[in-house]
Amino acid sequence: MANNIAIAYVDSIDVAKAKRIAQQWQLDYIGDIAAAKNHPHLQFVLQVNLQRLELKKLDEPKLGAICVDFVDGATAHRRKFGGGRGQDIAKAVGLKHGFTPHVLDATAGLGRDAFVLATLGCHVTMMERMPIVATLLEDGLARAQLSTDVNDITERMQLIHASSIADMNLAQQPDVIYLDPMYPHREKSAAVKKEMRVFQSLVGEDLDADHLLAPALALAKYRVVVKRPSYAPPLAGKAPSTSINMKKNRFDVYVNQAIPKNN
Ligand SMILES: C[S@@+](CC[C@H](N)C(=O)[O-])C[C@H]1O[C@@H](n2cnc3c(N)ncnc32)[C@H](O)[C@@H]1O
Repeated sequence: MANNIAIAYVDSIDVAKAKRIAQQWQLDYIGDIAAAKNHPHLQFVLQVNLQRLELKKLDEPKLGAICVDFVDGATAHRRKFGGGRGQDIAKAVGLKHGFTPHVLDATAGLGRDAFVLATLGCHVTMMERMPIVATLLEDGLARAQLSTDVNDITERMQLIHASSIADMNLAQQPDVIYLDPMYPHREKSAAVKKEMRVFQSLVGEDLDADHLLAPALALAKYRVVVKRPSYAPPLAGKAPSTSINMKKNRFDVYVNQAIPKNN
């Protein structure tokens, strides 16, 4: 087994589900979670139980597990108290009364930003290239579909497992493309939330991120929005049309054409 990630079940009742997911996503399967100790090269294990999928970093168990939870997680809190159409991400994608864009989130990650946009009424196509992250997202979406609190929101979210550098045009032409690639983090590790530390060590740094901008500009009808840490240069060194600055991050907005006023 060459990969540093594998799938394991928690209880014997979860075996069939674990095997099915391993096959679907072509991930290594090690059986019982206790078997992880027999595979010293493994860094991460995706635990399957009947309720959910959780990703653990084996050498840092205290960091806890990553799970996509649109019903009760941090995203749910932001849905209730996040500031609606006045929040910066809404302004960045051009959400105005009467215009609710179809957004392609071409670097979907754990789907948090996508969920915020869907909460505001946008249809969001999410593209994610890492199988393990796409697996977590699909699991989060499937559980959300069972919740009457959020299923009207997640119905507007669709997942495509692909690299958006190579295959961005698998998605129908969106009004807006949203990019949030991983960027090297300067913050001391203690300041970064435990869950994010697991995610960062899983995904790495998206070193090819500059190659996202040209296909995005070629495909987006109205605009491309790039989320960057405040200290980072613009993506691909290309100056944006405008930026929205926040405390630690900013949104760089590249305008292809103005959103019609009466849209
Ligand atoms: C910083 S995370 C995005 C977080 C996301 N905005 C959220 O709210 O959860 C970046 C994600 O983009 C994915 N990614 C980077 N480049 C990609 C590409 N070319 N195609 C598809 N996914 C990509 C990475 O695998 C990672 O999961």
